[in-house]
Amino acid sequence: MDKGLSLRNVVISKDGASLVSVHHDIAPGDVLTIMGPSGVGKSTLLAFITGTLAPAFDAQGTVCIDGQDITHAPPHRRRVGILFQDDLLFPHLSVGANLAFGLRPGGAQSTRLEKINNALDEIGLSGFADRDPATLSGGQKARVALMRMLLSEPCGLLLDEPFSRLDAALRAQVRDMVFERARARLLPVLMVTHDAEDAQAAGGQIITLA
Ligand SMILES: Nc1ncnc2c1ncn2[C@@H]1O[C@H](COP(=O)(O)OP(=O)(O)OP(=O)(O)O)[C@@H](O)[C@H]1O
Repeated sequence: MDKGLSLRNVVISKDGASLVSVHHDIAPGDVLTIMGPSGVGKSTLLAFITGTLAPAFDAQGTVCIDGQDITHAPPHRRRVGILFQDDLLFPHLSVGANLAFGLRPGGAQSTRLEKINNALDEIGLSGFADRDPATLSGGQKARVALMRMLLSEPCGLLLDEPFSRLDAALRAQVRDMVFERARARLLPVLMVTHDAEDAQAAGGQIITLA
């Protein structure tokens, strides 16, 4: 497969014992959900994909994105976006400055501002560029974090329990927005979750690690 995210014969071990074993292709716009009990290696698999695996682990296999083998690429060259359960907006920067962090370097200042304003329009937060993140609701922060990640123009999206801190109503709203935006950009998505409803809403294949 040329496009999408491919995990080929991936085996991650620790202290000589195999922890995670995955062989799977995620097509552009599709979601693969990974479930499984605490400590089974879900976050470790995401770390392998982002290139941030701790030295305690030994990994075999390859990860390809958009047809490129990125197994040994440095993390900043992988073009993989990740969203965590904590939205991690920089509290000392405005919403606009937070979004600017997502932008790839270069380009005229006016173009950069236009991209930030378009991003805010896309998530229904027009005019929020100068706001302090502390004055946003949980759902608004989650949307800004999503757009900051998308502004980096990733080729694939990883979600590590991204909705678990949101209450039920907000959770469904933010979740729908993340999946919609990913589908619209034809991004392959790999989501780790403990939540059966999140897995169901993703609509794709589910793998349970044991
Ligand atoms: N940096 C590290 N060095 C050594 N061992 C680690 C490290 N990080 C995690 N582990 C161990 O590796 C195993 C897998 O951890 P991991 O965080 O991937 O689990 P998980 O499935 O994501 O769990 P959870 O659902 O609780 O987040 C666990 O036994 C954990 O203790």
